[in-house]
Amino acid sequence: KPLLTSLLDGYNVCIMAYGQTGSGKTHTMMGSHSLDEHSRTQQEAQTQGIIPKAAVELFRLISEKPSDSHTVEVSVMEVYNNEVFDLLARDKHGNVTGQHRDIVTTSSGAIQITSLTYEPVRSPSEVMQAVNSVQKLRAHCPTLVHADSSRSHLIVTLTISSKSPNALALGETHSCTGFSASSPCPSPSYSPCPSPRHSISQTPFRTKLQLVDLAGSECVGMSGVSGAALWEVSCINRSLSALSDVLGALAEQRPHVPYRNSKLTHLLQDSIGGDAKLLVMLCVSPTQRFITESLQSLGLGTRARQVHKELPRKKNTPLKVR
Ligand SMILES: Nc1ncnc2c1ncn2[C@@H]1O[C@H](COP(=O)(O)OP(=O)(O)OP(=O)(O)O)[C@@H](O)[C@H]1O
Repeated sequence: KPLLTSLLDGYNVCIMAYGQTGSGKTHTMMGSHSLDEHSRTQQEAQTQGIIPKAAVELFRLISEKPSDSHTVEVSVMEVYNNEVFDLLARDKHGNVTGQHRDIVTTSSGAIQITSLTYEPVRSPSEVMQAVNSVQKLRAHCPTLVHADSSRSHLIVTLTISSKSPNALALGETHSCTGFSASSPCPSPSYSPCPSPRHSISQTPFRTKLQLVDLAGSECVGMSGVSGAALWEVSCINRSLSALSDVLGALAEQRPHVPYRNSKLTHLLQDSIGGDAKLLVMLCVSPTQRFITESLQSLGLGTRARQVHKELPRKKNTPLKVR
C-alpha cells in the first residue's frame, strides 16, 4: 500500500516475485481467485494475488482524488527467450496475439517499448480482464519439478497519468496517451515539477507500476528438460543472473549498472533504477530437497536489501516528467 501511495506521488514502482520453479511466484502475483463480480467474499479476497490487490488499492487511492484527475492504462508483456512480446496486441480479427517488440532508450534516457499496446482501464476488474485474457498466450512447459511451469517473465504495467488542476478546471481533456511512460509529455503546458509531492498538486506526471511474475530459476538436473526447453532454461537463468548483477551494481553504487545485459533488466530499468521503488518477494520451497535453490534465492534477496537508493528529491530539484 505505501508503494502505491508513492506511485501517485510521482515514483515508478516495481513489485516482483522471484524464486525457483514451482515455488509459488504465479500464485503470489495472480492468486487463486480472479477478480470478478463473483469473488468478493472475504476468504476469496485473501487468496487474491498481488496484481489484483494492487489494482484494487490503486483505484481506491485514485477515487480519493478529484474526479478525472488520473487515467490508468494497462500493458502486458512477456520476456521469452530474451525477446519482448506485447501480449495485448491484436490481430486483424481483434484476437490477442503476442507480437514481438523492441526496447529503445530515448535521448532523455527513458525506456520505451515500440508500438506497445496501452489499454485504458477504469476499474480493477478491467485490469484483471486484460491480464487474464492473455494468460493462455504465456509460454508454459511441464517439467519434473512443476507440471505447468511458466517459461517467460510476465510484466503487467499500469501507467498512471495525472492531469494538472488547471487543465481540470478548464475542462481540458488532453491526456498523455500514446507517449511512453517516463518520457516528457510534449504538451507545452506540461512543465517539470519540483518535487514528488509538489507534482501531485501542480503539474501532471506519468508514472508506472510494473508487476512482474519472473520465470523460475532452475537446475536442469532437477527439472529434466531437454531440446528447445533447454534453451528456454538457459535464457531464463541468464536473465535472472543479469537481474542479480544489476542489483549487485546498485547495492555497491557502481557508476555503471549493466541494465542492457538482458532484455528483462533493460525493460525494467526505469522501475528498478534511479529513484524508483522496488519490492522483491522471494518464494522458497519448504522442502530440504531444494535447499540449494532456496539459498540462491535468499542470496538475491540479500542483494536486493542492500540496495540503497538516492535520497528523496529535494523540493527545488526539478522532477523529470514521466
Ligand atoms: N501459497 C500457496 N497456496 C496454495 N497453493 C500454492 C501456493 N503457492 C503455490 N501453490 C501452488 O503450487 C503450484 C506451483 O505454483 P506456481 O505456479 O505459482 O509456481 P511458480 O513459482 O510460478 O512456478 P514456475 O516458475 O515454474 O512457473 C501451483 O499449483 C500453485 O497453485
